[in-house]
Amino acid sequence: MTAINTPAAPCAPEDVTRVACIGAGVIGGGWVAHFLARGYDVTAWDPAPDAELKLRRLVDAAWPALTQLGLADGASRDRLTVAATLEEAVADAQFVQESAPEKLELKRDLLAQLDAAAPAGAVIASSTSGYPMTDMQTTAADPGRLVVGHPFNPPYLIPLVEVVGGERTAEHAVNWASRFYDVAGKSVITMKAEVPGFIANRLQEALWREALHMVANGEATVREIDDSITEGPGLRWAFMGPMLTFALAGGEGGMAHMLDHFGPSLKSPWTRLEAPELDKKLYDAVVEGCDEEAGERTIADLVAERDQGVIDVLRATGRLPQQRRAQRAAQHEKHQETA
Ligand SMILES: NC(=O)C1=CN([C@@H]2O[C@H](COP(=O)(O)OP(=O)(O)OC[C@H]3O[C@@H](n4cnc5c(N)ncnc54)[C@H](O)[C@@H]3O)[C@@H](O)[C@H]2O)C=CC1
Ligand SMILES: C[N+](C)(C)CC(=O)CC(=O)[O-]
Repeated sequence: MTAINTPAAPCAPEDVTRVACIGAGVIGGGWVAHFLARGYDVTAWDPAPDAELKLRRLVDAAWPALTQLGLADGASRDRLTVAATLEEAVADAQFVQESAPEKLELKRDLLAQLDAAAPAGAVIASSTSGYPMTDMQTTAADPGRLVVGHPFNPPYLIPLVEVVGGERTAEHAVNWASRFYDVAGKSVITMKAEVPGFIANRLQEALWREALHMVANGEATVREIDDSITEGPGLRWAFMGPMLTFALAGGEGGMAHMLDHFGPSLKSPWTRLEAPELDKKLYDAVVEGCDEEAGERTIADLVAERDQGVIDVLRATGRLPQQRRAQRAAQHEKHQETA
């Protein structure tokens, strides 16, 4: 990262009360729900004519889950304003989250527009799933305040956000964004290096590519692929990542034995990491497989099922916001006693 002379943010991350969300689809709407539940005033803007209706529906659908998680003091759906223009949406924002479609030119232009309209120094984060900020910040007058803040769907339930700057992002903007997300109840990974797809999507895409190859070759059905994860490794991954999980596969010898034992199989042709051609046959097989697996359940049914599932897993593994707060308080108390 080069040193950039970008102004300081208008306030400390802890003092933010007003957030702007630009683009209010699946992810932008999810961010709106998250920030409202954490007690912020949120202003949203989206150019689609029916955007406000869809956004308020999404927030209403998410609210029962958010209530279960525990709302911050003063949190209310009434604190959402839908602005008529982008300029109005960000005019007095202390932080901006951009969640527009994943198109590079669109993101470049939009980030430059947001930079021109937002208060000087206010950090602007993009939800992009994979573009490096270096490629998106090319036309903004102050690229120093532009960062990636990559969420996971739905942002109101999945804690992780990956934060990374581009070559022209100021280091203080990356640090500010990381601290802000932390204060706003997210679990933050601040990346030192720009990697297309960041960390988690690089991993997810590898898995997805392999799944598509298996469907394309008739080696597994969509349902078998899903069951192989939910009935298998997915159960472990909810609380222990793939590295530590595999260390246990080495028994008392841990990861060293695992590598000695199974390392050679890395060279055997288990994976086909070139992306498969998304031809009509594969496309239809994947779409039809998902429809068949969903059965009578609508998207709204599946969203409710997923939300409850995530909450149950978070609760069972001690990671609900209130559980984390209690753990932090207990750790603090222990630390005070031993100091
Ligand atoms: N869907 C997902 O699972 C995830 C998506 N993302 C990222 O979030 C961003 C948004 O994706 P989704 O919410 O899935 O897409 P979406 O299609 O659900 O929503 C995009 C919204 O942007 C609006 N829009 C169109 N042109 C715009 C403009 N010029 N300025 C502002 N808004 C505009 C659309 O009207 C739409 O409401 C993308 O960068 C995507 O890569 C990140 C994590 C997960
Ligand atoms: C499918 N996706 C690449 C847009 C997914 C993400 O970016 C993160 C997620 O929610 O898994």
